[in-house]
Amino acid sequence: MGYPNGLVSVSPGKQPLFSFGVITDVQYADIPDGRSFLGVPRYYRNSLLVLQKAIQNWNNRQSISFSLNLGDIVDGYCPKEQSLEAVKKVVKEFDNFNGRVYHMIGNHCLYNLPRSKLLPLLNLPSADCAYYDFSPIPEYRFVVLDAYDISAIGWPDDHPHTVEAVNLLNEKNPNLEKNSPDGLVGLERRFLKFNGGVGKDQLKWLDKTLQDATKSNQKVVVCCHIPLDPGATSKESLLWNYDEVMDVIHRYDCVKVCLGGHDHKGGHSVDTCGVHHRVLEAALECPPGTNAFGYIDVYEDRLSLIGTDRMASTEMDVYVPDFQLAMSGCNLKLYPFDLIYLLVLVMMIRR
Ligand SMILES: Nc1ccn([C@@H]2O[C@H](COP(=O)(O)O)[C@@H](O)[C@H]2O)c(=O)n1
Ligand SMILES: O=P(O)(O)OC[C@H](O)CO
Repeated sequence: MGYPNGLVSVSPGKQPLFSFGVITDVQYADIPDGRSFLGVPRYYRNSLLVLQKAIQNWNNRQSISFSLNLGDIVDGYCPKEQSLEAVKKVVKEFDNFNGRVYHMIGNHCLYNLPRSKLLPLLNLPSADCAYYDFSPIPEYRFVVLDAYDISAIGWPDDHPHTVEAVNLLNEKNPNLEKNSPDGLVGLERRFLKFNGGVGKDQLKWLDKTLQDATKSNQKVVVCCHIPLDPGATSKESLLWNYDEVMDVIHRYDCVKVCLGGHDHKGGHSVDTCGVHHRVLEAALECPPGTNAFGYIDVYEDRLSLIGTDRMASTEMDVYVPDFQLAMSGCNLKLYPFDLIYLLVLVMMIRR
């Protein structure tokens, strides 16, 4: 079977367990085209057409059981008196999908509306909490993280999470303009105001959720607007405490794939524990006539992203040999075969 960008399915004929749609960084605004700070063109009105195309495509397939919006539905340049209507307009567009849409919040959503006004509009499982999990089938669980839990955007100015974020930014980023990475070196370049972090309570919840998933023998997909792996994104687009989140994830071996947005060019990496990180290409940066959306077919042994136009197709295997995990310092589970392998290795070394 051929895919739009030339990839070929490795096991034609095999039915997916389920399929879901993906899109990110729509960043709609009813304003003329513009550019990012670094000069990359942004098409604020066309992005809504990209979303409409995505929904049409998912609906036509009939096999897409739900969709993920990885965040940033409205752009920060949207005139503030239009913010509420713009958010409602994009959510209404998503509602044309014949299935459930799971939304995530992004920095641009929070430039437009405070959390107290934004969250109730997004049909989240709980109207006052932006992290949650769901199971489309008993064998799979999706964990949605709130990347702006600790953030200088969105909470009231005197909220403890704003205070924690401002203190961290002051400690880590000496620039007056806290969105500027000037002078920051290596991974420290992530300490920018347009990024955020996962707070202590959310980390505990993540740990408990992954423990539950492990007990239930579920495979897990973690979704977060801000990417979690330096290999899949630029240093300026990384979650502040990506390392703490990944430490929790690597404690278990149930997480197979992490999905993100935010870094508009997209990216893909496989970390030291075999977890795939796929940062999706932004709808906002599609010149008129092009698209960036996709759907993911979930099979027993892999997740297959079928992208359209600017969203690259990606094969993500979900099998990681236990011995490889042991060698990389990840969660260690020894099976009889691994023990024999280790025994032979020790005997060879002692010779
Ligand atoms: N190298 C950079 C990048 C960004 N900024 C600041 O961040 C703001 C948002 O950037 P966009 O890519 O979304 O346009 C931008 O307006 C700058 O204030 C920066 O200072 N240096
Ligand atoms: O959220 P934006 O549009 O400000 O973009 C953030 C950048 O991707 C970070 O490099």
